[in-house]
Amino acid sequence: MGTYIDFFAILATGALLYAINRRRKPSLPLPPGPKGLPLVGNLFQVPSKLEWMRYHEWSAELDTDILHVQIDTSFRYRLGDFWRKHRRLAQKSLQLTAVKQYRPHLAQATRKLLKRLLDDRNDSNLIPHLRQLTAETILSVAYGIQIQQENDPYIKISEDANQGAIIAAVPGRFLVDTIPILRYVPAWFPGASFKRKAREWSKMTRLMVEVPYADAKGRIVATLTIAFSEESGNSTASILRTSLQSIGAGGKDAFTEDVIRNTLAVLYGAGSDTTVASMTTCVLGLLEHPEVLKKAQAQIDGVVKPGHLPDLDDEPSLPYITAIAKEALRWRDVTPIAIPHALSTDDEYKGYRLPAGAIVIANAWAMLHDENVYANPFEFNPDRFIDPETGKIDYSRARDPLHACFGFGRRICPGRFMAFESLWLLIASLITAFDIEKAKEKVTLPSGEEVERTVELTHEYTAALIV
Ligand code: HEM
Repeated sequence: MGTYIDFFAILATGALLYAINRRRKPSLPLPPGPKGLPLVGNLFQVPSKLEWMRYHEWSAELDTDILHVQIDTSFRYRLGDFWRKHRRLAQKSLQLTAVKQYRPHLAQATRKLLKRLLDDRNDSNLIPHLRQLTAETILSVAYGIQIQQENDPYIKISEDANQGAIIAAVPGRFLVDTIPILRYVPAWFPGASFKRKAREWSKMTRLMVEVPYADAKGRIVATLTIAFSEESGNSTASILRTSLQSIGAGGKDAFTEDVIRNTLAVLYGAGSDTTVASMTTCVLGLLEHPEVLKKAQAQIDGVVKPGHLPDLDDEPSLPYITAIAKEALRWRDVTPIAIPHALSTDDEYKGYRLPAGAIVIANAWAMLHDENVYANPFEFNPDRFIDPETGKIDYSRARDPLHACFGFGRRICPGRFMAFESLWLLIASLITAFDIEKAKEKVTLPSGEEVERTVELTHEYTAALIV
């Protein structure tokens, strides 16, 4: 049986959940929370889906911005020095100034996407194209690898490993999650499929960590060349190249190859689904709001020369595109409760005790849908960020969603600058080259007459792109 852990949530502005350890500071009370049952606490009151909404309701009922929820869990994970180095490498390699050197990679991948869409105009399923775009961007930034437009082996390796990780990460998926002693049964034992699967997934993860790294390193070392390949005309700058150069130069900030290899492998898993989700959300918003699309296209027409595509240097002149990207990140935020963190020392908030070891969850969803900050928060409305007088971005009207959509504190998403630039460039390019409309389908009426009608949106929505 796991330890009983008390969780807290800050909800009016966010949410915090954390676990109590034994060293209590008796002087201060714990934050308020919903009444639970003996032994199981609030375990059965927290839904397994959309739990951030429940936290938000409790917060409103108890009129508090910090909430304490008691849940039984045995899950704990400590971030040691080894992992800290990975985080430092990711943050350093993807900071704003570093990301600027990868803009040619983003532009190249986005232009290839436009070409694929043009070649394949009857295919209304945008999502596989967006997956290809983000895979291409991340693999080229991480390793300098130029991937194939179809059936790329590096994407396959990364996707296989990712799928295994996603399945394994769902708590309670396997019986061993509930009965830990099962981990000692042999792999051939009936019911021990988790062991065979774990072996398979661990092999896939090893491939993902080792194969792109070894291939790209081999190429970098073989060419011993500068950061620009004349042959392809594309920048070959990559995080791997910079990191290896730093080892070669014997810099005191150099990371070991182990750390470099693991960090690069993590970027795909952390950055691909999240970026695709924000892009699809944005297309959904534009499908539902043709007036926003028209306004954005008008701004682009006034700034970008005919026959050209916008690039990231145009961002200051295209505030409405920025507003659309920010609204997409806010409207259907990809990570509503980000990743739980654990407190390493005792803390205090508004006179409440937050004990060391507590698990803290910030309710980003509540922050990004707070109607005191964002009027009509469930509406897709990029204009909320625009000053109507100047047409410029004005975050005093509605707070920049970046304060909550990429996590918090030292472990804030290191890929946030690249994610934002990828999203911005995708939207600007897509709406320069295409109109985006709901797909049409032919249906036969009971009278036998054949008519064309708009496909209404479901969660499996489709889009049609019109040149
Ligand atoms: C719209 C796209 C993205 C969203 C919404 C997003 C969101 C997040 C969030 C909420 C976290 C957890 C932060 C925390 O613990 O407080 C995170 C962590 C992380 N993200 Fe992102 N992310 C996105 C794109 C990316 C991209 C493109 C990359 C890299 C290429 C990336 C790499 C990472 C890594 C490595 C971590 C783990 C950081 C750590 O634990 O120290 N993310 N992301």
